[in-house]
Amino acid sequence: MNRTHMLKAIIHNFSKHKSSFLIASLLLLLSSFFSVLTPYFIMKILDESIPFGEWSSLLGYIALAFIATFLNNLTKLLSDYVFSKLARTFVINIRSRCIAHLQQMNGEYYTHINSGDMLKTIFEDIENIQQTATYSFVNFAADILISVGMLFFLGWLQPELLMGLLLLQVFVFLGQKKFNRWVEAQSISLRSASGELYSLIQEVISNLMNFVVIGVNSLFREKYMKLEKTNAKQQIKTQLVFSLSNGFLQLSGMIITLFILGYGGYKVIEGSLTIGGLITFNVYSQRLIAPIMRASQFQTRLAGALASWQKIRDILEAPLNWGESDAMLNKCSSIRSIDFQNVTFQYDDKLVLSKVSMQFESKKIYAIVGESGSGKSTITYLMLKLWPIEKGNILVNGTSINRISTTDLRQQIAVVSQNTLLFNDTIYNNLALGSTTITEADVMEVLRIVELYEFVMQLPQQLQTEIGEQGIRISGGQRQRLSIARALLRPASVLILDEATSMLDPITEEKIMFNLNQHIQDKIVIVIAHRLRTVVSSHEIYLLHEGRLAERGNHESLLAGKKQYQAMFERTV
Ligand SMILES: Nc1ncnc2c1ncn2[C@@H]1O[C@H](COP(=O)(O)OP(=O)(O)OP(=O)(O)O)[C@@H](O)[C@H]1O
Repeated sequence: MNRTHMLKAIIHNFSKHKSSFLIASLLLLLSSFFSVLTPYFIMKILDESIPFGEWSSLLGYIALAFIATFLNNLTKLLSDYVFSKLARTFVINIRSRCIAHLQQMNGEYYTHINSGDMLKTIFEDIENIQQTATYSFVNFAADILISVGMLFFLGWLQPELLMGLLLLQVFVFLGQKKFNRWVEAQSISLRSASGELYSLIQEVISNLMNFVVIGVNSLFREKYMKLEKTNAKQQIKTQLVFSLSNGFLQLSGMIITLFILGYGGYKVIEGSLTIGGLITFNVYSQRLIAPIMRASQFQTRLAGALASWQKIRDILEAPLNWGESDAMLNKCSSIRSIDFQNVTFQYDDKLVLSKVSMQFESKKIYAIVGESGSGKSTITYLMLKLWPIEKGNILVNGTSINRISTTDLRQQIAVVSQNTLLFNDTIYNNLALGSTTITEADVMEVLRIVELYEFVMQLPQQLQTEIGEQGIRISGGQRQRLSIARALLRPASVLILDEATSMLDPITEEKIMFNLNQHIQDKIVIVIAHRLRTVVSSHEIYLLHEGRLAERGNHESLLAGKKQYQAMFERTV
């Protein structure tokens, strides 16, 4: 079932490049055909030219052998070229489909993925399938064709010798099959062990300095050594199984050659086979062994490819958000309003929001405040369709969020979260993220809004300054400001700042909030903050308490209410 599914998907992928695929396959078949001609000409030289002193036929067969070898190489070269182009197209296509699918998933999925394993799938498994899809399938077909042709030829040369050879081959094939199953089981265990190790190392490498600063190196070492040992055990086992399998192949190859020389020699002495015939029989039988061995190894390859395919399917077929593809949902090119109507939500069995109603409209700044764990960030996640709501509804431009394309929604909402995400690149590239429409003037403008303009201008390389991995070469506050600047450059209609200014001094924070006020244009701006000084200028403030909306209003009215907000304000300012 899985095999059929994989074949269908591969055929579907190549259907757009049918002609290239056919040309490459044809070239490979031709190359295999030319490769088997040479021994035939050698037999002719040994049996017909040399014994009878035929100079002209000797030269003729040498010329033919040369032409066959030349054409064999030429057609192989051309087929390799077309196949490698097809292979790259295949990899890019599947890889980008995986990435696009991953971007539409939900929070449950993101919080449970094993990123190391996933990276392995996106890089190694896709390459593995590609190898099987391009070379192995066609080589397999060519091998079968060539083997059949050679069998006829060998039967014509010496039928009894051929019968003996085939009998031996059957034993080899059955033995190899057993090894294949062993190799397959071993590869799956190795994959899982190396996936876990990869994941851990990836986590450490991307947070090297943090590991040192926080001092969790020894903890990591213990975990690392344990995984490394399991992985090493699996690697050694796999290597052993591979070596045993190869040893078996070599041994059986040698037994077959000795059989041909022994029984074929007897036939030569008896006079029913020529010396040229025996040499050619031996050469062809080697060539016959190779395709049969490859055909049996093809099973192993196919098994490996199937394991890889299952991993890719796990990504491509992971149920989409709300189980619906974006193509079936409404497009959304800008968000003008978001309306939470009695929204109740829980993670697993932990109730986080209870009957929360909030409204957000464009051209206004809103604030969500409340103690830690009261559900503020969760509001953002629900807007991004990361989790489905239990009860109530969220309307976006008057339409239920469930009916709106997840991709469009996520494009329209720019979130600057507590965890900054910066890349090991220049300031400019971190802001523009490859966009060709963003100009240097745009970048300068947002740098002014986030109060980073002077800082960047006094750097020797200004916008071209490299900031290191995750922005390690700049301060925490500067990282936050760069993240805000990047969000401002995005053509999104909602900007959410979730504790995005928490590392700034109160004066810079106040300046940035003032600048933002001047530049909100048509956006909905939502500020989530603990320091209430950050939110005093908001048009509307929502105060969450234990998952319920406890208070709402602007700063002045909430202060005048003399309830929780006023107490919080006095505590934090
Ligand atoms: N993925 C998750 N799975 C299970 N529980 C979660 C998950 N994310 C958050 N929670 C829980 O939901 C509650 C609300 O979390 P949320 O992040 O929305 O709070 P918050 O008000 O933004 O907190 P803070 O101010 O500390 O950032 C917390 O008790 C938290 O432990």
